[in-house]
Amino acid sequence: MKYTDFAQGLNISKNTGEIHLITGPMFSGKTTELLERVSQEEALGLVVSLVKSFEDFRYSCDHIVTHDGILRTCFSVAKLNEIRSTLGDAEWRRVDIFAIDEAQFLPDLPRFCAAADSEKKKIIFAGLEGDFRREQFGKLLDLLPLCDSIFKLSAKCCSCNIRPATFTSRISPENNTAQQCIGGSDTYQTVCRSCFVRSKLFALYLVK
Ligand SMILES: Nc1ncnc2c1ncn2[C@@H]1O[C@H](COP(=O)(O)OP(=O)(O)O)[C@@H](O)[C@H]1O
Ligand SMILES: Cc1cn([C@H]2C[C@H](O)[C@@H](COP(=O)(O)O)O2)c(=O)[nH]c1=O
Repeated sequence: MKYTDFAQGLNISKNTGEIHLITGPMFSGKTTELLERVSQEEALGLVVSLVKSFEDFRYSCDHIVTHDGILRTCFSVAKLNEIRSTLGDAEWRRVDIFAIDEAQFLPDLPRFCAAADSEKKKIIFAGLEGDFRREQFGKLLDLLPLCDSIFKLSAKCCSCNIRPATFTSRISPENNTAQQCIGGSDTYQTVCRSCFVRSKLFALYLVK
């Protein structure tokens, strides 16, 4: 089922919550897609609260910003459990939808989604499901069984310039092995499966 079918459904009868995931490598358009959905929902007259992890301060502390510079004001939080007290009870009740960006940095994502879903809220969250090693990043994958829709985007492979990129690789990973490292095209590039595997084999060869 397409995402827009859900959006229409919620407008007609708000009997349940919903959970929707937008994922893919960096630069694949996750934030762009999230903000487009926010606009669609608002056009239906629904109240959307925008939230992001405060860990992502690249472009702004209090805006969700795409790499192309499209932006919307948001709450920046360390944990999602701050939202209810920040909004207050009346505003929390008014909100139909939570749009969450950089979800990989939010440790209480599953707990928040379960609680908001039980209160018939719709949650749309965007983030990286895998890190630069293609290992699980944050808690996004814990929510897969609860999602109504999962949308995985791809970017262009920066290495071969031919195949779609489904992974993010870190430039000079030998200098920084921590999973979390805030950055943009100075630190990361998008790669296809073939180029990702080739770069790993090359790194192994260099170590020997
Ligand atoms: N270095 C880059 N590599 C690829 N795309 C880039 C780069 N810098 C800016 N962009 C633009 O970023 C857009 C995606 O932005 P965004 O929605 O913020 O992606 P994501 O949230 O997945 O990182 C692309 O459509 C492209 O136009
Ligand atoms: C792959 C990878 C990314 N990060 C960081 C880098 C950026 O600050 C964000 C992702 O931003 P985007 O909106 O998807 O472009 O995550 C990281 O910390 N560790 C990684 O392995």
